[in-house]
Amino acid sequence: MHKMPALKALIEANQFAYKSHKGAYIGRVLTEIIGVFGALLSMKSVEYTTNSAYRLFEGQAHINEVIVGVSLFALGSLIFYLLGIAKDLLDNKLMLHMSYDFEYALGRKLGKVNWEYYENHETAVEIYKVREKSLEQMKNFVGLMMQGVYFVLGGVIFLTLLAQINLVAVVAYLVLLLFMNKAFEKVYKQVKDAWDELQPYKQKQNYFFSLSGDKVTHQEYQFNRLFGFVANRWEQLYHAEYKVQMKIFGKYEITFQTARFLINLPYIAMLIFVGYEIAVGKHEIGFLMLCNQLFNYVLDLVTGIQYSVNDARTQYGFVESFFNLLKLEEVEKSSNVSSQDFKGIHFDQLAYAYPQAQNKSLKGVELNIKLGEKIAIVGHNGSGKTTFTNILLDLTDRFEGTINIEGSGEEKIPLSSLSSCILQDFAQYQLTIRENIELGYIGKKFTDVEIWKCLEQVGLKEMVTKLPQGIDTMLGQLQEGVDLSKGQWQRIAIARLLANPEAKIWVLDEPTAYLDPISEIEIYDLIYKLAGERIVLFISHRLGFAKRTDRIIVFHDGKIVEQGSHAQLIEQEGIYAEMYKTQEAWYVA
Ligand SMILES: Nc1ncnc2c1ncn2[C@@H]1O[C@H](COP(=O)(O)OP(=O)(O)OP(=O)(O)O)[C@@H](O)[C@H]1O
Repeated sequence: MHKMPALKALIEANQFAYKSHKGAYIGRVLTEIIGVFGALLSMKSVEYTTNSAYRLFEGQAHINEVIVGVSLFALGSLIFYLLGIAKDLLDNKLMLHMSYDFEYALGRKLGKVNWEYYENHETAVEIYKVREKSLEQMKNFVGLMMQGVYFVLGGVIFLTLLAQINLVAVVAYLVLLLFMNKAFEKVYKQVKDAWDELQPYKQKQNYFFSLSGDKVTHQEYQFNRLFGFVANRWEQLYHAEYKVQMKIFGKYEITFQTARFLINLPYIAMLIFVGYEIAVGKHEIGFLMLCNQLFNYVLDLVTGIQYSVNDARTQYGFVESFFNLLKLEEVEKSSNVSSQDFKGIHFDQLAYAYPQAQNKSLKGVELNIKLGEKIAIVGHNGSGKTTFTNILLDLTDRFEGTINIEGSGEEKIPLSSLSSCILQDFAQYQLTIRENIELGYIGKKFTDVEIWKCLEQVGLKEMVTKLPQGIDTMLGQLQEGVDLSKGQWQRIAIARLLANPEAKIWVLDEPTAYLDPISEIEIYDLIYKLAGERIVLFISHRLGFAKRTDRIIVFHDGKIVEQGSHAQLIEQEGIYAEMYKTQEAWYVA
């Protein structure tokens, strides 16, 4: 992935925040600017009050001067108090808007990126990092920018105040501060590297941790008494991480505390120097009070900025990951288009390798499919069936060879708009039954009658009728809903497929894996009946159904090695015949 410097990440995070809520962002900048003048008022009023009090003591001033000084100080404090409230309110508003935009942008991107990104390690790590800490770090970056505004404006104003002291001493003081900052940079770089070292431990730990809280893995976890094993792995990772953490913590704390200590030294030296200048009559006594406050501000500012910059330096990778993810290419799936003249597809020398794979998973697939054909795709595990259908479903265009769609005329019709599918790992949406079906044909408003018809077709009408809220019953556990058996969920997935009347190709990857044998035959019959002139591709290891298809295609090692009717392939005595006979023997013997 692309690497960006920390400063760029800082600017991008602030641009993001600014776009999220311009008013709140500008408001926050204004509070910093007003804050500088508030600090100036507070410092000057303390100086003025001390001088007036001293002169009053010597009988050279009137009490009113002291009252004015104290009032100005009170005004400065009031400004600070009100600014504090304004900062909190604006921060909250800005952060809420940022969080919304962050989640939206991330959700949109993760939903729209090419399927292949999920097939490689690099993206998986980026997604993990972004979910872990990006938003928090982006918010810190906004805080850092605000500190920066205060630092720059405050720097100019405070410097003019400092200029009243011996210039050589002031320059020496500032150079010392800058020098110390520079000296620690190297150590911070090491701290950042150590943080990076920590990430893989965290990711693996979270993975092991998540195994116990997941409905799908829980049963196996309990059944195989995995707690000891998982806890052991988790513990090993925890201890390894602990060591790295302690190393980081040690370095960080030592660096930070040393910096604080050293930065205090010039502060004390400067106060002594100002004391000397007052003693020789260069300034009035109030100037010492001003300097005390001034040095405190400068010190707070420098250490605060230093703290935030260190934090940003060590953690900006989280922000970087977010913006890297946003740059990933999106695939815009076209909405369903009706293609009356679609006649078939030709695959010519189709080859494909997964992003990180050394070998190709498809190696020159040649295939013609005519409208209306019902085809079974079979083959051993890992032979390339799913990879082929993923390409057919238009999930990637990064393949070799060509795919021609016959009958689409001048207009290039995307495959995705022609197809509908049920995948091996079909989705179980924690939504209502109605919504679960409607998602099969997004954009259409279904009538109750249409939903009931889909349910009737997949044999769920009776079951749903008994539910108190019928088709509006929530499924799953996210809300107080009804959970279904795997087979019932699969029937819902089939109903979703039926909801799209425009699809010309149905891809059914193990569509009946969870159905009982009688339901399985029923559902195949139903699919056959409803498919009409569509192309239907069945991918399944259960070969009974293959007999009834027009053509069987056998994949082996990324290639089509056999094709023909059931009878022809049995006669060929190849892979299909062997697979079929083995299955047959299992049932017959
Ligand atoms: N993300 C990936 N990265 C690298 N190789 C992959 C990836 N996913 C799958 N493969 C490889 O691609 C080949 C084809 O896999 P595919 O999933 O298409 O097989 P399949 O015929 O559908 O298998 P099954 O019957 O087990 O579902 C396999 O050798 C597999 O190891």
